[in-house]
Amino acid sequence: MVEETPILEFSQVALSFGDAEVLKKIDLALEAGKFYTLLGPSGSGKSTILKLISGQLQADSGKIYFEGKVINDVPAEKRRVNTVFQNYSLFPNMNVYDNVAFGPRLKKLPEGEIKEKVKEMLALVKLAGFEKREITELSGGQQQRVAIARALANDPEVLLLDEPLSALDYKLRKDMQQELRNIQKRLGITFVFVTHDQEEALAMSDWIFVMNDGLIQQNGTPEDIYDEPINHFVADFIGETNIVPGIMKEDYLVHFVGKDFENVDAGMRPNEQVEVVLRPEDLDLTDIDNGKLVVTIKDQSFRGDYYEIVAVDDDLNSWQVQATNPATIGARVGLTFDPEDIHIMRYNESEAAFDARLESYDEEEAEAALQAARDDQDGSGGHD
Ligand SMILES: Nc1ncnc2c1ncn2[C@@H]1O[C@H](COP(=O)(O)OP(=O)(O)OP(=O)(O)O)[C@@H](O)[C@H]1O
Repeated sequence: MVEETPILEFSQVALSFGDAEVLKKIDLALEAGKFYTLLGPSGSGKSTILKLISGQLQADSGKIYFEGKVINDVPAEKRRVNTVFQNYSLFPNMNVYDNVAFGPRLKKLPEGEIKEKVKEMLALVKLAGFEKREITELSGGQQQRVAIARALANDPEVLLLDEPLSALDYKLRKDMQQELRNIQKRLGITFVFVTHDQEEALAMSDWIFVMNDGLIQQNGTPEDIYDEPINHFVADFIGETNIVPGIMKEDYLVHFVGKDFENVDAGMRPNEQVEVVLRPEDLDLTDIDNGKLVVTIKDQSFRGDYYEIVAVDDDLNSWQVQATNPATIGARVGLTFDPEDIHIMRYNESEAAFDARLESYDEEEAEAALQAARDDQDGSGGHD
């Protein structure tokens, strides 16, 4: 993706706290002017990456480059990077003007220039005219806007945002997502945004790094990550999903839940063990005769614009389906999907407990392996 010198680059960057390896030889490259998101569960190492970029933490090994130059030893205050935190970190004893003017004053810019800068930044975050307000007189959302204005008043080349919207209510959060995106586009600087909310990451980013356990599991556009998750963790973390074990018998033919299905994937070894991902919104309920699988409706809940339905097939795999119409609990119906909605992931041995890869296809052996995999994955990834 990166063609010019990246604005930021990590090469084999590792960091441990005591025995805990928090980052395990991370490589990443960020292109200037894009909106990047680090997405992952709590403790996956996202904030640690931001702190390494800002200079709050030092790497144990590996190199960090800014515009092609190693910055491992450059002190935090010399880096053209600012951070916006979840808890705003504003100075409560100063008014809005003084908070935003703080950075420019440290740089000893002329007061006239500072005034212009503060005005421009407050307009950018839609707080024009709020200069004299005390921080304690602002709502949480307004405080977060001041925090963004204060960070941007330092003219950073990279703005780091550590879960900046987590404390806001749902509606405000949605609005701020759009506004942050607009601010980033308007200024054209690089944003590195941290969140554990996959919906937020998908909605805001040009490029997402999905993290787990100190490693980048996958990186790509929101569409890449959603449509082609690379492993079980990513598929499960990015939205509701159904994951069942399968065998890629040959190009464009996959076997799961005891049947063969045409699909659009090629390039695996014959009879390679895989995991099959089917998104709830890609599944439809139909008559038994028209279904690719027969399922029994177990549960349903209304979600505003769709019904979330849980159905179980005769092998007791549980299927989540998003449907526009309600279903009848206990009814036996058909489940259908298109070949292009079947997503195939290479089987990752570290993520489930069985190790027998099937080199040649044997119906009985394959079914036994699939059953073992179902038993192993019991309770995770869309299974009952
Ligand atoms: N100063 C520290 N000393 C010891 N362990 C730390 C320190 N800072 C972070 N950790 C540990 O490093 C791991 C990664 O932390 P980090 O804050 O980067 O995760 P995160 O993905 O940002 O999670 P969260 O969303 O909860 O902030 C965690 O297990 C955390 O407990």
